[in-house]
Amino acid sequence: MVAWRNLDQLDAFHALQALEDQVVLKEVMLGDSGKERVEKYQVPMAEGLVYNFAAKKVNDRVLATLSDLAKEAQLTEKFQELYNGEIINTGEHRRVLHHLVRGQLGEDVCVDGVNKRAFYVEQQNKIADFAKKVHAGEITNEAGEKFTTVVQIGIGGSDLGPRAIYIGLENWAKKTGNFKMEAKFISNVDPDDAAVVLNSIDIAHALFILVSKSGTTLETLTNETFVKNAIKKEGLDPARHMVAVTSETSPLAKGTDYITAFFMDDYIGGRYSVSSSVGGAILSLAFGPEVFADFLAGMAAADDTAKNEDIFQNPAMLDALIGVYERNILDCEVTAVLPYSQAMSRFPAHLQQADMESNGKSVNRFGEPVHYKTGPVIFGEPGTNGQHSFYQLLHQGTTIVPLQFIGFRENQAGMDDVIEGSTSQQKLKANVAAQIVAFACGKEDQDLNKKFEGERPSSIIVGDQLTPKTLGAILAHFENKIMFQGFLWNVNSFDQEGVQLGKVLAKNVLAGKSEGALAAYSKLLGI
Ligand SMILES: O=P(O)(O)OC[C@H]1O[C@](O)(CO)[C@@H](O)[C@@H]1O
Repeated sequence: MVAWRNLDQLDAFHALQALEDQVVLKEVMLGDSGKERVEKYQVPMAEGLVYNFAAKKVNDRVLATLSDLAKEAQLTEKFQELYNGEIINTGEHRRVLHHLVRGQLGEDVCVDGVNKRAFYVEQQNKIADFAKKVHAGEITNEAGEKFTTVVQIGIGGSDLGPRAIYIGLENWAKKTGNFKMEAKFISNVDPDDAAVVLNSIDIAHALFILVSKSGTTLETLTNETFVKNAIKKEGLDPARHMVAVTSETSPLAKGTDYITAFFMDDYIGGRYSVSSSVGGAILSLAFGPEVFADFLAGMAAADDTAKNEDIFQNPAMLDALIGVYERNILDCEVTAVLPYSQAMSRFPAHLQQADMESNGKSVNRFGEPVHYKTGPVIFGEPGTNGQHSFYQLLHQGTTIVPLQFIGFRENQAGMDDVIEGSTSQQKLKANVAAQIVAFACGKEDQDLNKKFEGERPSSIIVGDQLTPKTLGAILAHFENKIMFQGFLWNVNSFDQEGVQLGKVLAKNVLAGKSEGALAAYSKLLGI
């Protein structure tokens, strides 16, 4: 049995607080010691990726204490309990099974006589079969013509992950001959979101995927009707243009006006659902089921490394521990995710939900207040765009923001030119290397306005190229990092009560039941 204890009840945490090691990055990262540190402070990840943490404010003593903390917090045992199907989501009294969607890490998990791994694989096979039939023109619109576009209607976890992964692989798929159908996404209840998408597609040849795990989300159900009305206006039958992805227990599961339905279940949290039917349907239609299978294989490989007890063979655990060190010892409030890859432009937005909805908690898993900081604020943009936007504050502002860079040796599209002595990809890579050193080491100047203090910590994940497997491995790395941090903070990372209050108040407004400030704001907004 594992012991679920608060971070401040752990001896290793107090040992960490007592350490007087102040790693000065501009000392350790300059000259030969910097070279040695970059070579030494890195660990292999799945799919040939590397996690390099040389520019983090850690040394061997801090790392040894973090390793003690991992053991005392029983991170490996807790992960084991999770993938073996224990009720880890205490708030909703649910299992947490997103790892099982992409591979069998431990024991069989059976619920009400159903083997859950078999259920997830069955849904994957059903989606693969459907996608192949759509691509082959065996499933068509009412005129017997092929669907050319697929549009996902969903929000939060039913949008962000699938959208980030679609954008992440679109160019790779076009280059490698795996591009089957263009995908679009409607999420916001702002009518302009649906309107822009509907105006940009040929509705007669569009297949819509309605995605809602609960089947009750206001935005998604509103957009479903909005889209069905648009289909009807074209003189078409919505039931011939829409499939559903939902949990078997949701109201949508009983719906009859869909071509077919694919299922997930209550054990897959929305923000962890990209590997389930939620991402499976759109990604298999856009790129083919084999590409989706490769993406899952990359995730499974990363999950496998997350089982290692040794933090130097477990990059997700190490990343999580360093993040807790920065949050609870160095007192950093924010973390930026900075992929030097345009294809990862929506990845930080997905991680915002994954991380902040998971660990943005003030009570522990037993509902008791915690007396330490939990999840940081997450934001990010792809480099080098961010450099010309918010990096000023990162370099010279009064807030120290730990940074998580991601970079690749090769680009995806294969199209590149030598311009003034270097390719664009080389320029991109030179920029990320330069930024890490600039953030860490800074620069002296008599003019304080031009002085860079340095001491801004960062890590980098490096790979050869962004592919289905490496993207899967990177996503699973972050999912597992968030999970380990939740274990360390002793919070339930798998519920999200904090989103409820706003939903209830909005319903009251729409039902004409508001008073006081709510009524005044409603009037101001012309409701
Ligand atoms: O898939 P559903 O049930 O429509 O939920 C969408 C999103 O809404 C949330 O519950 C938060 O509002 C997320 O956790 C979830 O990803």
